[in-house]
Amino acid sequence: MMDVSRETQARLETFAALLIKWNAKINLVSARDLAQLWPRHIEDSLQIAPLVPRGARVIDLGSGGGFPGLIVGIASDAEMTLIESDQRKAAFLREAARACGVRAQVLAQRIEAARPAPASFVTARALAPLAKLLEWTQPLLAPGGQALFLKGKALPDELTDAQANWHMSHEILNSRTDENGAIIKVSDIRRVE
Ligand SMILES: C[S@@+](CC[C@H](N)C(=O)[O-])C[C@H]1O[C@@H](n2cnc3c(N)ncnc32)[C@H](O)[C@@H]1O
Repeated sequence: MMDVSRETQARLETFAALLIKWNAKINLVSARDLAQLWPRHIEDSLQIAPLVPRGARVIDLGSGGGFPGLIVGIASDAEMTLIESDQRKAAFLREAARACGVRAQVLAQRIEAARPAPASFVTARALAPLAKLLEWTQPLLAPGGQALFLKGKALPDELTDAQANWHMSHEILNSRTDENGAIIKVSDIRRVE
């Protein structure tokens, strides 16, 4: 488990308890994954927190049950915009943000239609191939901003595909929670002319 303060740990436990309660009614994580909630979802998402300066503005795309968006909101005290088109999941995100003291605006909209003010960071996990993430992210990143995506073993192929249409600077970090996983940091995203 990553080192977190006692206060952060308590807020993460509040989040986990609420997610387990809501998961009985709406499918936030699969029943099989629920037993793995801490390693598979919470600790996986926590890896993003040290990459985001405290108090930064972050847009999380397709937040689902709050991964990584709410976890980053808790651990980095970031000001979050969570975009999630499923109305019931969006209701959970609002309730969990309130219960965990996260400053969050939840947009219950499709990413394509949402128009939040651009932010210094955009995050996403388990949402779409890299090329699609870049298309969604580019208009939402403030100048000099950075995207942080949690990715699986298809990342090398996704990167090759994306580079056909996008210029970018990138750095890949190994995941500490998933031996096939990686975090890709992307900046200077420009469409190939
Ligand atoms: C596979 S889930 C992953 C959720 C979470 N990021 C995680 O890692 O557990 C993808 C989520 O993105 C949402 N989603 C998919 N396409 C979207 C879109 N175009 N706009 C907004 N939300 C979208 C879905 O409703 C779903 O909750």
